[in-house]
Amino acid sequence: LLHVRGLFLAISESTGRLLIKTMPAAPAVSSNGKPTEPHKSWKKVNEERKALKRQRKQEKLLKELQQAEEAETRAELAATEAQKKDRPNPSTLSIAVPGSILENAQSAELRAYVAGQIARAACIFRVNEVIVFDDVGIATARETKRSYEEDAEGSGTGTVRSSSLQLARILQYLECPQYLRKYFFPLHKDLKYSGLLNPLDTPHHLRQQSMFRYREGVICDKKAKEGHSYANVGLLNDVLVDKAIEPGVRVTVKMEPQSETSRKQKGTLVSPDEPRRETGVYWGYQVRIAHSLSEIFTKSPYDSGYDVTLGTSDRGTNVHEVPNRSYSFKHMLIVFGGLQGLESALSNDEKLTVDDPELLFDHYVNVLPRQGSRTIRTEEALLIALAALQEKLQPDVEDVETDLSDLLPQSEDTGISVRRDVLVSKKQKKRKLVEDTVESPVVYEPSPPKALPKVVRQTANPFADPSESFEKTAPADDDFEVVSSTTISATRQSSTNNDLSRFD
Ligand SMILES: C[S@@+](CC[C@H](N)C(=O)[O-])C[C@H]1O[C@@H](n2cnc3c(N)ncnc32)[C@H](O)[C@@H]1O
Repeated sequence: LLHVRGLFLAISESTGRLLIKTMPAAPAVSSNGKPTEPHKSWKKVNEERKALKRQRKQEKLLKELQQAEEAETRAELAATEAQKKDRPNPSTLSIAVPGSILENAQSAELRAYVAGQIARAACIFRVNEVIVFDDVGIATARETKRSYEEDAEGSGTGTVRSSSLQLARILQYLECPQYLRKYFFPLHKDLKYSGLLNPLDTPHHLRQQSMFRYREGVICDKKAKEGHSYANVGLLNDVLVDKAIEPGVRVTVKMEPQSETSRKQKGTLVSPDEPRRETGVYWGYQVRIAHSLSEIFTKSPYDSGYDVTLGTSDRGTNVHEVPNRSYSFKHMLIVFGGLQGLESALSNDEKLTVDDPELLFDHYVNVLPRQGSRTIRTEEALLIALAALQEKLQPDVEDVETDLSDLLPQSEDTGISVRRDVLVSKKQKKRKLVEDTVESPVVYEPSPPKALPKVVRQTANPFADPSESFEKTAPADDDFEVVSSTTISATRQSSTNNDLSRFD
């Protein structure tokens, strides 16, 4: 048995081989006299080995657990994505209003105001489609019908009552986000007073600083890489989108989270239904013109048409007798009459043979049984009816509920800036200007969509009169201009008399 530097060297009795063992714990001293690591006992060594093994086993288990969790999250994400793709569009609400109600207004300003009231009511009650219909039929020379649809050669194929066209045009103008209006609405006399109208303040009218994952935009005439195009979505810089689309088309863009490596903002084109379907946000209404009462029903944009139709009249059933949530629907249609009511609209329709309007609808309702005025005007009836019917409606597919309060401007943030600016100091104004010009990052969306766009909503203003096509920059008519709320006082001051008919 030899003791060499802390090791026992021994010859095995049985095998004759040299055995080396560490010396049992004994303080070791180095050659320079300083103490070195103490020698460990076998027990300690084994304990340490076991601890190390345990630690490795734990680490392995942790890793496996982590991998399992990651796989589970991936599967969950895939499942929600698949679910999203299958998610049906929520039920829709359509209203039909006769264009002739504008003819009853006393001045051009009042005509525009009535149109604004229809637009406001539609948005307040989250209406998805507004149908402007002709309840008169044959037009006199004064209410000359104008052509509005284009055929392949670009010439007009149809005619429409002037008042219907104006109502449809103002409804579309107000629904369009402000930053896009100049692209879709060349100056036109129908829109002369639209600048005075109350704004709709809908969630899709986003400010530059608003952060929301969807934005309405227009394809720009700007070169982009293969298979892509640029869209103006109301931000400081145009957004690169994932499809090559011709300039001037209105699109709905899903914004990608801002990349840390690139300053370029990117987005995906999606169907205009997607913002509402995925987030529950109200995303404005579509406008359609119907040439008669019957066309309201026959030209529905929904494949299955309207499954529940409701006519409104003071001769209808008392709304208070209708049980709550009893009108269950996928695509609901509510029709309003004009000055002479729906009876007159029916008698002016050449295609419909029934003589009682009640027979045209699933329900025929009086929305204010104890009215205090002999007659309720259509624009008033709209608000009353939509409010009274709220509790009676039961959409088959309800909107998803998401808390959007942090992402969308709230009521205190919706005023017209001109007025509010008057109240702030020059210094505040300057600061606001700097803030407003800083492009905001887009809210991070963990699961980028794969959904392809159902393509575009419209190529241009479908109600544009081909005979009145103008250069983008040139006014429609030298005599007319869009009067904005900031210029009206000047307009008024410059007028020498109060004769409003000069605007006609
Ligand atoms: C000037 S009113 C027409 C008056 C007509 N007596 C009637 O109600 O049929 C214009 C439209 O407002 C709506 N309206 C007016 N009063 C209503 C009421 N009490 N209930 C439901 N709708 C009403 C109807 O759509 C009507 O066609």
